[in-house]
Amino acid sequence: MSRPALLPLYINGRFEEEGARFDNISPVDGRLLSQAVEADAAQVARAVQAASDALQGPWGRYSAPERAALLHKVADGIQARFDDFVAAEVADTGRPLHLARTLDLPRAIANFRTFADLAVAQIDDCCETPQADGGLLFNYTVRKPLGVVAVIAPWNLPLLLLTWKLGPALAMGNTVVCKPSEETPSSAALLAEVMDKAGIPAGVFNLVHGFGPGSAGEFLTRAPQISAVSFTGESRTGSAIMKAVADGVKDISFELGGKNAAVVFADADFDTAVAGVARSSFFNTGQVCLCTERVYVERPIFDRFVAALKARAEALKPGYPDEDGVDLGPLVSRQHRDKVLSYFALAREEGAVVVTGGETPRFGDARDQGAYVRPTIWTGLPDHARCVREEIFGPVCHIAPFDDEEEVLRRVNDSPYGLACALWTQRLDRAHRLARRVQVGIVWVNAWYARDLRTPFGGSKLSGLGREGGRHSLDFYSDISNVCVKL
Ligand SMILES: NC(=O)c1ccc[n+]([C@@H]2O[C@H](COP(=O)([O-])OP(=O)(O)OC[C@H]3O[C@@H](n4cnc5c(N)ncnc54)[C@H](O)[C@@H]3O)[C@@H](O)[C@H]2O)c1
Ligand SMILES: O=C/C=C/C=C(\O)C(=O)O
Repeated sequence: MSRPALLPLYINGRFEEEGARFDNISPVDGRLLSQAVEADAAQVARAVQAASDALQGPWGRYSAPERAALLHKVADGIQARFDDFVAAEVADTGRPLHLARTLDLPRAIANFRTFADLAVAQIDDCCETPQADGGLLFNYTVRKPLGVVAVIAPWNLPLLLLTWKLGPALAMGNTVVCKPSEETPSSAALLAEVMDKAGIPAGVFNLVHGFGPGSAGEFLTRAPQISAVSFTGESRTGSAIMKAVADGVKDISFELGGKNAAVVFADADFDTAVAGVARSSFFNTGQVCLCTERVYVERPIFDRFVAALKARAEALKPGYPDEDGVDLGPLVSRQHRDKVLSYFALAREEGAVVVTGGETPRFGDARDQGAYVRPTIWTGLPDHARCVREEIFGPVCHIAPFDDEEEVLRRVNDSPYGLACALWTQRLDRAHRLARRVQVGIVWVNAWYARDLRTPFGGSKLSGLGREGGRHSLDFYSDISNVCVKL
């Protein structure tokens, strides 16, 4: 049997294959796709040291336009290998080909181009301060790189979320050590090839593969030379990373878990709302932090809405990534599928009415070795049920009726999370009124997951710390100081 392809580390401008290896398994059919090198503590330390040294090298003297030109070259490199990146993302996640082609890749390219251009366009504050003695103070802002940034990404949108951090971090002159999820190492390995070919100076971009606790992830967050951690993943992982960096008082930017609500009022455009909630509940097989897992529908249309959403869910086609008309890929792994299936069982124990789904599909072929589940809808659970409060991160939602604004606002806000909310109503006065009172970082009105990269992105409560996007990213990835000159 031929040896599986090996995904190397990339440290100080060199690809490294030495080290322990871990398997990369297809969630479509369970076959071995490749192996990745698991970086040990020494390799992570060397990557961090290389990043620290690179700050003092040529990269430290690059201007914003020179960094931007290089990042556009990286974007060009991704574009030139578009199909390779699509293949890598689809292999690791099992998502439909059209999803990788229309979301993951265009966003990875946009993440580099947008922040390259924003960094060049960025202007900073200054002010004059008249003094009682007739003198004048002139204050101006100086923006420097933070230093070495640890970038740790999850598996649900592997390349999109890695580059969402890499773009601004590099545009602002930092150096980075990246650790993609152990579930989805392939597209990051390709990115290292593109970075290398684009001529990123050695040590500016470093890639280590591995796991979290006791592996590359933890070694990276505990490295003394890192200045900041930009992390996307589970809330409890965020808490662990906070502990790891607390003694060093490092900067952190966290995009964490969610238990997002959709609120559908009786006056909403019914078909648009049904389509929108179906998309927000089952997009990427429910594996997006912004996905809807709680649906509240105004009572007069509740029964009709449940029936319509059921029909939408049952019309979704699970299948191979390259199958015509496929809507749903598998979950990212059998392990994650077992977690989602445990909530399917819990829902029954908690007394849910299973409107549709709640089991795995039977294909009668290799896909039965994959990690597929059916899209699932529940009703009938109380708000305190675990399935209504805990993030499941699969193609599942619970629908409950409500009678008035104050009631639904209280119920939507009764969550330890605060990431996103979608409001479906044609009464925009009501939408604006509620949007200000929902305790989340991102509100969509008659839309979902429509993105402008200049807007603040992030969550409240257990859903995150800080905001990235637009100037928020430029600020996070900068060390800002004020200079005051007496004239
Ligand atoms: N808010 C957002 O924008 C957003 C986006 C995507 C995913 N998420 C969340 O991420 C979760 C799913 O992703 P996941 O399962 O990969 O999350 P995870 O927290 O298990 O892992 C995320 C990354 O952190 C690493 N990691 C784990 N423990 C670590 C530790 N102790 N120290 C350092 N690194 C560690 C992992 O190896 C992986 O690379 C869900 O909760 C989802 O809501 C949030
Ligand atoms: O799963 C979470 C998705 C996060 C998406 C973004 O950070 C983005 O679209 O910029």
